[in-house]
Amino acid sequence: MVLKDLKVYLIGMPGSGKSTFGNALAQQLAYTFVDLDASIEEKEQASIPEIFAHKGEAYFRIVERECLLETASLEQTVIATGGGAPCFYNNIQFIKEQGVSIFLNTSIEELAKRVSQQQGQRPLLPQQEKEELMEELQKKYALRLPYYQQAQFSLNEAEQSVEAVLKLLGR
Ligand SMILES: Nc1ncnc2c1ncn2[C@@H]1O[C@H](COP(=O)(O)OP(=O)(O)OP(=O)(O)O)[C@@H](O)[C@H]1O
Ligand SMILES: O=C(O)C1=C[C@@H](O)[C@@H](O)[C@H](O)C1
Ligand SMILES: [Mg+2]
Repeated sequence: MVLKDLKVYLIGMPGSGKSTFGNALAQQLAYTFVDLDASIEEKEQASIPEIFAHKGEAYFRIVERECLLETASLEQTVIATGGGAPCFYNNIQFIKEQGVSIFLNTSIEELAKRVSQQQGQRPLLPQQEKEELMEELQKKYALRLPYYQQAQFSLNEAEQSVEAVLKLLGR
């Protein structure tokens, strides 16, 4: 595998660990780390909840798509995408063409635990009881799985180690 221009795209549900794992992986590879949600916030000079509240989801998805397309010019970068990013337009196709795609397939139970500790930061997952949150996550997961599953690699929680990914990348 030619590593010079390599990009690694991490996809998965909110709370699956894309930002945390992405940072650790980038550090090991001596790559740059880019968080697509942060790129959107910078471009719009507004937080994600503010963009959803003032401009709506359709607008957010357009900006998300623009920020994703801008990653084409990057090299040696690990990119954490937003939870919904691969599921709109033909974003998953673009991701697969541009680099190595990895689906962090974290369990719903673990997602619920993590997301409930970060209430208020996710406009599509409003504050709710654990049971309701699990149901909501389960529904979203079912709808999104056909997109996430198109990733080149899929890692469950036990497989989500930097060492395992370095092996997949032939390092
Ligand atoms: N392997 C892990 N074990 C335990 N907790 C973790 C792990 N990875 C991430 N977390 C915690 O779970 C929460 C969500 O992680 P993170 O922000 O990396 O997920 P994300 O996929 O980037 O979410 P988002 O879609 O909101 O950007 C954070 O509080 C983080 O500290
Ligand atoms: O799951 C989603 O659709 C989202 C996840 C976040 O990463 C943000 O991109 C935004 O809150 C939307
Ligand atoms: Mg993140």
